[in-house]
Amino acid sequence: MSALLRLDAVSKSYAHRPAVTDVTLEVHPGESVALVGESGSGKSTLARLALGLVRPDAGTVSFEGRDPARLRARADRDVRARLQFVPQHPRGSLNPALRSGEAVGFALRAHGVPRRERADRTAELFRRVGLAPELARRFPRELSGGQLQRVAVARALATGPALVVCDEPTSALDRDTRERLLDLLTELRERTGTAYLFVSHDLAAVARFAHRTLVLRTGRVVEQGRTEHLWTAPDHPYTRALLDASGPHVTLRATKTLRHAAHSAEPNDKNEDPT
Ligand SMILES: Nc1ncnc2c1ncn2[C@@H]1O[C@H](COP(=O)(O)OP(=O)(O)OP(=O)(O)O)[C@@H](O)[C@H]1O
Repeated sequence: MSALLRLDAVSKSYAHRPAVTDVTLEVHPGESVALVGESGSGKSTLARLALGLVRPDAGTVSFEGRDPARLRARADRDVRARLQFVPQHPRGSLNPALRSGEAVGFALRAHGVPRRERADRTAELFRRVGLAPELARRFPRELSGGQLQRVAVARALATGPALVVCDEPTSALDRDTRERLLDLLTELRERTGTAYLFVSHDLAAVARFAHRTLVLRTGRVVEQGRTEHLWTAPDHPYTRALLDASGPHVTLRATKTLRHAAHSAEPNDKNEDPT
């Protein structure tokens, strides 16, 4: 199966300080790949490179065989719709003048959903991310961080994406909401083949959600492999230190989750509309 997303030997510096150095990664249809590492290890920079929001100084990035930084606003609208982003700070990415339901409606319109269907589809997306329908009438400033994060997820899922780049998608959520969101993303992956590049400090969420994990340290990959292997038998001392820093509950829970996951579906290459 060919890769949906491929970063090949990418490097990126800011003001001559390397943020990412010589990283190669692939995400295949239906696959979840996590990026973990301490703050400043280059996870968000890789996410932004994958989306074409920043350009690499060296190496190449391709999504469905195209350079995402070169996609044109109109002509490549369909490709853009298949590559979606759930940012770390959604408040900054949502238009403050649009009600949250309108933000999702705009994404549906861009996806060619007729006007008469948009309200129902928006309500359905709100329901699926666990937001009360009346919140669709609120402006971003009237929503909490967790609610905004779920609006950002609803908007990303509206276009039936092939790949969603999620930067800390669960960071502002309480435990129950986080579990529900991960269930939704998993269900979508299994039903439609949506793939994820998943940046997270939350190693329990990574253990539950990611097929493969790359461990980053100061912009370089120190270890990568199947999450199950990394979590139960890490080779690199840095990976062990990250796991230890997350506390024994993460490893215990991860091991249980992974045992369960080992019996569930592997990535597939179906690609239906999620809504
Ligand atoms: N726009 C920028 N300008 C200058 N330096 C930057 C910029 N973005 C990131 N950096 C630097 O690049 C390095 C990697 O940052 P990055 O945000 O990719 O790490 P991260 O692992 O996502 O961190 P966090 O977990 O805190 O979000 C850091 O040293 C950071 O200070």
